[in-house]
Amino acid sequence: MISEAATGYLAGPVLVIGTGLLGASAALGLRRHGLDVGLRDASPTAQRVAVDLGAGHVVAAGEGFLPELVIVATPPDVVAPVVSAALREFPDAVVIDIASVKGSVLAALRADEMLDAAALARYVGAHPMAGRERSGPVAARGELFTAAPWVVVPHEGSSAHAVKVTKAAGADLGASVTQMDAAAHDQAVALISHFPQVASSLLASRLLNAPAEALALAGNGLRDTTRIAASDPGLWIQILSHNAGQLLPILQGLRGDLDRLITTLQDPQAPGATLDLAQLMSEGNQGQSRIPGKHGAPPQSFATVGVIVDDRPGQIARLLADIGEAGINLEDLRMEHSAGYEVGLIEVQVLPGRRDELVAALTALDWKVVQ
Ligand SMILES: NC(=O)C1=CN([C@@H]2O[C@H](COP(=O)(O)OP(=O)(O)OC[C@H]3O[C@@H](n4cnc5c(N)ncnc54)[C@H](O)[C@@H]3O)[C@@H](O)[C@H]2O)C=CC1
Ligand SMILES: O=C(O)C(=O)Cc1ccc(O)cc1
Repeated sequence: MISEAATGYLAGPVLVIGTGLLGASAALGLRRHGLDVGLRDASPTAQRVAVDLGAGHVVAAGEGFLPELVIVATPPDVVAPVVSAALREFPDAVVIDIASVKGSVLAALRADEMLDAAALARYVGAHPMAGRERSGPVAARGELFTAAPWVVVPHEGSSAHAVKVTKAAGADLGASVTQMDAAAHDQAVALISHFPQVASSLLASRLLNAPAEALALAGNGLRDTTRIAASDPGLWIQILSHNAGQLLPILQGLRGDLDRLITTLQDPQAPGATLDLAQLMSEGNQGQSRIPGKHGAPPQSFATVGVIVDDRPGQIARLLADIGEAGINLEDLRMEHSAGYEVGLIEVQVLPGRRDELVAALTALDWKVVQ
């Protein structure tokens, strides 16, 4: 059922091929604009779940469905043949894929003898920088793309119309539309997405034989750095192998840094060793501070206020309501709770100019504020 019909940029209909996490999320997001959304998946189960979620209706081949846009949301290995088939099945449609890698898909399409320049002109790559650790349509959310980057990746032969439709899809999904070529895109995501995934998986794999007593001490440091290690291995094997060329220099750089750290720690009292460690930690500080905040805001532009809450139902809702009633906009929020404790720490982020006001308002309401 469509809960809220609003006019968007696309006219529709739209066909989504691959109704897993990303495809079903895109379909749900576009249905909100009242668009006619068709669905197709190689897995009848994934297709049925997406239909049951209200993401659209099944479109079989040869049904006479005439999409304005086809969104291919299959795993990277099969994206190019599925895009190629869609360009041929729907000769008037713009066809985009939303795979995490762009160069390998474009190279395969360019090498495809069944596609001429006119067909290729209707293809544009796209990449929403939004996802979850879970896969499949059950995890889909219509809001998944809200405020997330939607990278439009045209090739030299993409038509202006195809680029416009690709941008319109991102805008209708509430994303922040930006444009890059395939090489720049793949290099960027190797650093900001694929490398963190590898680092997180390598880190978490070190825990395999960790004693339970050690794991029981885990706090947010370990949780933060291993969150994405829970991602779908089947998908990531494909992403990493499709972008290996861009990832390798980054991993080689990491190996150099690791070798240096190991040498330093072998004799931490040696002349220069402490300075070396200080440099390494400080370079980490500097790199981390370069990550932009919410909506691309400058990094670290918010002030943090910590509040201790009892581990009882309704406490967080009450805190948020009190912040709202104080008339202060919450920019971000995170929770820290360690096993075995009956309190948690909520860190709320607000504009620096509102910090003192928030501390005063919460203290007056008997909240335990940590300065
Ligand atoms: N999971 C994530 O966080 C993100 C994933 N992506 C990209 O989105 C794409 C889809 O990823 P997810 O939705 O996470 O995977 P998923 O595993 O949840 O969904 C993929 C769906 O494609 C279907 N499929 C496989 N081969 C097909 C074929 N030949 N024809 C039709 N359907 C086929 C599968 O049955 C499955 O339902 C991938 O290319 C991935 O790189 C992009 C951004 C984030
Ligand atoms: O969970 C996260 O932090 C992500 O960054 C998810 C994600 C995974 C794969 C992509 O291609 C894009 C985004």
